[in-house]
Amino acid sequence: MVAPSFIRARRSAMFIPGDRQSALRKAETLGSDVVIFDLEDAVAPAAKQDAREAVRAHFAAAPASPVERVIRINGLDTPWGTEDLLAARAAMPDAVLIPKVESADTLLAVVDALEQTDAPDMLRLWAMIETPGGIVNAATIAARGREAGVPLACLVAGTNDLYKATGLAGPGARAHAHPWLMQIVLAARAADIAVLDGVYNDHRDAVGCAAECQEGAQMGFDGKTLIHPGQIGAANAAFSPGPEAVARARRLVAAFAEPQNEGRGVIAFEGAMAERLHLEQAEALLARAARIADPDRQGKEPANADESLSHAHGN
Ligand SMILES: CC(C)(COP(=O)(O)OP(=O)(O)OC[C@H]1O[C@@H](n2cnc3c(N)ncnc32)[C@H](O)[C@@H]1OP(=O)(O)O)[C@@H](O)C(=O)NCCC(=O)NCCSC(=O)C[C@H](O)C(=O)O
Ligand SMILES: [Mg+2]
Repeated sequence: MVAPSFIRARRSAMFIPGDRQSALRKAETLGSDVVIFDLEDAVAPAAKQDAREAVRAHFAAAPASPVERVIRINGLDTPWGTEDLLAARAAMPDAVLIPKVESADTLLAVVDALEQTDAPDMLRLWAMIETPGGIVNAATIAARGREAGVPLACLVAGTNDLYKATGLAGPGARAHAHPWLMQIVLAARAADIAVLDGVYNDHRDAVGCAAECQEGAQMGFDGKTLIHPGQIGAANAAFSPGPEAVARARRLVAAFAEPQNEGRGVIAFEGAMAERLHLEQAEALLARAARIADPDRQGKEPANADESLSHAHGN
């Protein structure tokens, strides 16, 4: 499958605490593909109401944005979740991010709650996978989340909560978590939805952040969640096809188009075997590069949710 050129890039998804009222507007201008307005863990209990109101006011004042906008609500099993969901429903972001999703039932509960509102048009949902139960059930969550009525578009790894819940600690924690992260990637790919890596907490460590962005790209994530504007450049670079990869993809497409290769399933290309699946990968990479180079395309989402979620890769 070749990636349609309208699929949004989600290389960088920056969290901003919802109660940082004065910074909300600026956050959308700093170069990340996605801004996630957080009502959950970045907001203290006493500030939940203010954060909800600040995000609501921000969306009312600026109904459109050049970036994809996501609101992370508190879980429906908390004292704030239902109010958050109603506020998000009114704001109409591109998606609502549900924290600590442990089973598809969590998503179905959100859908039920939305259906009880007087304007139940379905919002896209994103799901944080950040608990042991969420990892164990990731494939079912992603698969059932794509069934009719649950418009799940993206899984997001929550490494802080995952480390907390499992006891993983120390400098080697991420290496130990690799199998779990790959389970999230695999679950998303099997369901043909997007998947984002967890945050890098040390926002003053540019080298470490860049290395983790590169690693996330190699692991198959579409992008990385971020906590600070200083991390956006590293994520955008790591999750964009590089110039050498683009040049090679163009040569591969040209090679398959040569008359002597017409109809062939496999060719020798620059000393290695290239099959038609590699051609599709090269075409997907070129489509992604074109999309990133032309930010106007970011806004062109099709009406058909299935099309917009359709996915292909070619880093
Ligand atoms: C980490 C921070 C608390 C650091 O804040 P601060 O010390 O104020 O940063 P700076 O002084 O370097 O800020 C410089 C300017 O940049 C703006 N800024 C900072 N962070 C953001 C941001 N996230 N979005 C937009 N703008 C930002 C400042 O306002 C300064 O601007 P100016 O005054 O105009 O110069 C802080 O960065 C922060 O709060 N980050 C986000 C934290 C957050 O949202 N956490 C929740 C998500 S992480 C998570 O929970 C993932 C998952 O659930 C898991 O379990 O892992
Ligand atoms: Mg979390």
